[in-house]
Amino acid sequence: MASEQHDAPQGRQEYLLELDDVQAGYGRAALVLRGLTVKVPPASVVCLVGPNGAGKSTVLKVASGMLTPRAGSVRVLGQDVTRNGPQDMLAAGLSHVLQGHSVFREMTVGENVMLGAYTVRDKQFIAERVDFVKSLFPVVGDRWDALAGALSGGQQKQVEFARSLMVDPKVVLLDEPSMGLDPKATATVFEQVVRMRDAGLAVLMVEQNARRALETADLGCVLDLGRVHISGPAHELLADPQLAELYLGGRPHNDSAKATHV
Ligand SMILES: Nc1ncnc2c1ncn2[C@@H]1O[C@H](COP(=O)(O)OP(=O)(O)OP(=O)(O)O)[C@@H](O)[C@H]1O
Repeated sequence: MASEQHDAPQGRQEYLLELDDVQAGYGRAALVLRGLTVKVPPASVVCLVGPNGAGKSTVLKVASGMLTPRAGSVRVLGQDVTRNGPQDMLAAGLSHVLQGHSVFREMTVGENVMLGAYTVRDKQFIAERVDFVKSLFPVVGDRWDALAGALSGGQQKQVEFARSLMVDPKVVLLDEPSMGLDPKATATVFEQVVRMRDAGLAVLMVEQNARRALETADLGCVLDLGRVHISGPAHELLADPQLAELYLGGRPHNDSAKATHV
């Protein structure tokens, strides 16, 4: 069971992000999420896949405080944050890398990254975070003084990742990180997602590129009609013939494993 303490040792928490039986929608319209439960352990990548309109981005909006659920709960590092707004989520330990490209092209890479620390006053802390993101994303250190607009799309996405890590979050939400990128840049971006995971972060990722994302993720959740339809280890989802047929655009090469249909 997760601890109630935000600052409890990370190792004691089974999940860093928990959405439990969440119901959510927009205005007076019908519910989009209809009792959705997703849990993200430390040092893991959980990927949400599913058809258009299933509610994947809505899950991230609820998790990041952009949309308040009508029922259910959201916990970050064991702390109930169900009613938090986006700024409070950052303080609770969660950051959100939005869909699309958000670097300021006329600013340097370093200036873009430092925007992620604009609320922080502790210079020592900032210096340590700069060292950390430079070690995690070498291109950020190598091109620190270059204009961000001179970087490729995949490199710019890494600048966005670095900026999101400046406040030392424990949970990172990634909304379509490969959007608009060619296959080579996509591969690089997914490699960096794995590096974030290996640094201990809990990553919840939404991707259209479902097969490629599941190859990167530890766990996968297939959403349909606002609920988790199927969940399990990502490699099992990839090998599930029924899932491949329905959601991944074709049968897998190896169909020996079976995911859990819930
Ligand atoms: N701001 C909004 N206002 C009203 N309805 C919305 C809003 N955003 C999303 N929706 C609706 O909520 C439903 C789920 O949308 P969502 O973007 O979460 O799905 P998705 O699984 O991420 O889809 P896609 O793969 O197409 O991005 C859709 O019917 C969509 O039209």
